[in-house]
Amino acid sequence: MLTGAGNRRFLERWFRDVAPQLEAAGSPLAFVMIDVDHFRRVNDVHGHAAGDAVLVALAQLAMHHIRQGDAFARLGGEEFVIVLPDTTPAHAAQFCERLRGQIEALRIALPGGGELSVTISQGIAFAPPYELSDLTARADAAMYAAKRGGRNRVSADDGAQPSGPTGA
Ligand SMILES: Nc1nc2c(ncn2[C@@H]2O[C@H](COP(=O)(O)OP(=O)(O)OP(=O)(O)O)[C@@H](O)[C@H]2O)c(=O)[nH]1
Repeated sequence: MLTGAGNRRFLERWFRDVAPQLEAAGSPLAFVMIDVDHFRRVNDVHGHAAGDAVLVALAQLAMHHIRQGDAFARLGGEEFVIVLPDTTPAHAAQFCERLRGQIEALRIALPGGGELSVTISQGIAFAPPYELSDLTARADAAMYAAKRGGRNRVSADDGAQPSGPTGA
């Protein structure tokens, strides 16, 4: 396991075992899709080991910032998910914006020496409904809107304005 994040099966189990109690309690949940910007370029320019170092650094930072009860998973490639139970859209936007800034500010040490910075694009979807495939599709669409909007930004599927370094 490269990054220490859970895998897709972990996320499926979480939605099967943990989510129903939250749903029954009427709790709002935010589902955040995270994708490293221009990751192919990192691999092409600096090598695959450097790409791996970026994924590990991103995962470490994310795991450090989530609360107990949140779920963190790597869906494959450079795509991660953070599930934030009991979280309103406003708080989710704050969380993602903070993560965005922290990743942008991170200097990642490369295995061959030197350091590198990356940015991430994030898409947020909200539950209810507590349905993993639906949340994944909506968060993915929001994440691609963040990519189209210029990357290094946060986009939500609730129609809120995307946020980014320029506040655009
Ligand atoms: N180092 C490393 N690279 C990986 C891993 N898994 C997937 N990749 C690479 O991740 C890259 C994904 O690139 P794309 O999704 O095409 O796009 P991108 O370059 O990230 O650009 P945007 O998403 O459009 O900002 C590919 O080059 C994959 O080879 C991994 O575990 N380690």
